[in-house]
Amino acid sequence: MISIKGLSKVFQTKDQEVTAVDNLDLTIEKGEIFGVIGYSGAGKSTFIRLLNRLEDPSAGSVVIDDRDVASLKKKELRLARQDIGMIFQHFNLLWSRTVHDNIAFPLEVAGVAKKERDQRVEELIELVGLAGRGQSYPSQLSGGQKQRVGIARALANKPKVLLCDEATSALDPETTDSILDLLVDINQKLNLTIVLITHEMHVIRKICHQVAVMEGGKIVEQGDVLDVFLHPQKKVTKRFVDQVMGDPEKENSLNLIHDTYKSDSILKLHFVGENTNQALISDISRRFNIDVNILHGKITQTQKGAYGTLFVQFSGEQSEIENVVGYIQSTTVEVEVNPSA
Ligand SMILES: Nc1ncnc2c1ncn2[C@@H]1O[C@H](COP(=O)(O)OP(=O)(O)OP(=O)(O)O)[C@@H](O)[C@H]1O
Repeated sequence: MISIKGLSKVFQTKDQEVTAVDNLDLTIEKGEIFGVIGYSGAGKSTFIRLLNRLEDPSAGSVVIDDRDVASLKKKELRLARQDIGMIFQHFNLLWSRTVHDNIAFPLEVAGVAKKERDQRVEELIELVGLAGRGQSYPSQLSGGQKQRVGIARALANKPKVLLCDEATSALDPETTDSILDLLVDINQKLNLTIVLITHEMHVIRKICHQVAVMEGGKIVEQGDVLDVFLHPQKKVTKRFVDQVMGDPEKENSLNLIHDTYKSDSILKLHFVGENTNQALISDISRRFNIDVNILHGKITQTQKGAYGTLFVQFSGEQSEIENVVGYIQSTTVEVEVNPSA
């Protein structure tokens, strides 16, 4: 669906060159919700703006549905942009137009006749949950409602891709969740490909199927959201995972566990998907002659299922503990014995 090859963007400022996006290769499948996460300055905004040519690339190609956006002429680009909707952190609504007229705007630009336009706007207002608010002005709406208008407007021309530029960063946590739910709903109903950029791992965890981590203009880690949560490779990724998983793996917390339970075996269990419940623990305490004590843990939900880490302490004969470890290894739960900090 989207194929990005060798994509770079170098900004030339008065006294230096800044490589904001550095030789990216990426494939995004149709119907996927693909998240790009990174800290400020990582190059996320530049990356997403390259996808609809709000920025011209310095090198490389962005092929969306067999069309290289990077090499389109002005007129072709205007047409191609109808296939690529975008929503923004600060909504970018037209303040002197009503909700209805904001949503109608891209249809007017595309030359859609009034009757058809009005009908489409009504459908969109319904889709984003703003029924009855068509004649309101943006200033009369909450932040979440404004973003719903932004989403409806972005969908007006039935795009194939929706780009979301920090779309929930200006919203409170509850409103953020309702907008994320709406994006999932739209993704499922319309099979729409969504590419979003964010600095919040919560957004990635809640709605994305795939994630790429950006640092210094490059993608330093990428994969299925659950895999990245489970096995973050890079320091920057671990910090993002910690944002939503708390700190069970942080040095202090692990050292404390080790100091407190010096003589016992500490096991770190990774649960994924269906196994994310504690049936295993009760199973073990029934089968083996050991005492089990749950020390610390957290389970969370992602679009691809649940994921969690649990620290448990086993006391008993060494040989029996080895039997337990062997037993856990025969299941799909991953186990680490006396994990190091
Ligand atoms: N128009 C520009 N001219 C010069 N440098 C720029 C320009 N736009 C971005 N940059 C630089 O490119 C780098 C990446 O910026 P970008 O805004 O893409 O990062 P980001 O990850 O989106 O960060 P933020 O969330 O803070 O916007 C930064 O060093 C930034 O200063």
